[in-house]
Amino acid sequence: MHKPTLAFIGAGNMAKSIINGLLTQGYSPNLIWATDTKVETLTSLASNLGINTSSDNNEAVKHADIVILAVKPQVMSGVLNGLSDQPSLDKTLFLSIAAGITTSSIQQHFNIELPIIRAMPNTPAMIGCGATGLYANDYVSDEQKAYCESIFNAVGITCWVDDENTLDTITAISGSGPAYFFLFMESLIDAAIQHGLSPDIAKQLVMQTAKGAALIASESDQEIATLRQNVTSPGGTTAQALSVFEQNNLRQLVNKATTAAKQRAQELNDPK
Ligand SMILES: NC(=O)C1=CN([C@@H]2O[C@H](COP(=O)(O)OP(=O)(O)OC[C@H]3O[C@@H](n4cnc5c(N)ncnc54)[C@H](OP(=O)(O)O)[C@@H]3O)[C@@H](O)[C@H]2O)C=CC1
Ligand SMILES: O=C(O)[C@@H]1CCC=N1
Repeated sequence: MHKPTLAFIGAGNMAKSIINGLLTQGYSPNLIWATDTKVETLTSLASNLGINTSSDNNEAVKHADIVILAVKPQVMSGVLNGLSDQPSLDKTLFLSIAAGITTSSIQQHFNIELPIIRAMPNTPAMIGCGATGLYANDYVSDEQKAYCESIFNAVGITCWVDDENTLDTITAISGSGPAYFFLFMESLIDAAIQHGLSPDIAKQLVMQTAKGAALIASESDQEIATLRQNVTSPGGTTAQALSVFEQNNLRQLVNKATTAAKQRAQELNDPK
């Protein structure tokens, strides 16, 4: 495949994260289109990133080999209805990053069988540190799969799943996951401030600690539980803090939160 032209439908947080990641990796801005409802977003993308923009989704789709559906799930149906009359979609690959929306929900807006990939990326794609789950329907060619994988590999790691439902789990783990870690960091900064540290020092220490812990966990051969135990001196301070987390069922709470996110993904595909 020649290097494909990409059209991002919806240029919000996630689309911008991927676009920034791609440009940093050397993807040509000429090969990227983005649409949005907000003129100021489009003006700023065109002037700051040099990509092509339009407020007309059909205009961007006309130029695209790959249409990346990056609008909120709640508006997806309207967006797809607006694209369904577009001629010559037979060569177009649709790639949706919307939480919950299934490939068959997308397909039902069109008269021809379309190759559709569902991806669940996350915002660290912005700095090349993304994690993306991918699922392809039966009409996607190996070449198209390889291409989409390369888009997300350019901004982080990828994994394919065979069962589309697994993407809802991935949504609840790595799609939403950055927000869980941010909440924990916010909580630790708040605690540090309540215990007398200045906001500046609290933030610096918490950021460096989070970064250090993530780096050790991803680079070490040891189990994460072992790394935790290495910090936890018997009879020491960490043991006291961890026992408060365990007594208050942190693990169970995280599992409950994951279930809630997954359920929401399913509801987004099937609004009552
Ligand atoms: N944020 C994240 O971390 C992740 C998000 N996702 C998925 O990515 C998708 C986008 O999420 P996110 O970027 O956070 O959302 P945003 O609201 O930031 O971005 C969506 C953009 O699409 C615009 N839009 C709305 N209607 C249309 C339309 N008809 N045509 C073109 N553009 C339109 C919105 O404009 P307006 O604001 O005016 O409505 C908005 O700028 C969602 O489906 C979400 O599930 C997936 C993984 C992670
Ligand atoms: O909150 C959401 O619905 C989207 C999907 C994963 C992250 N953000």
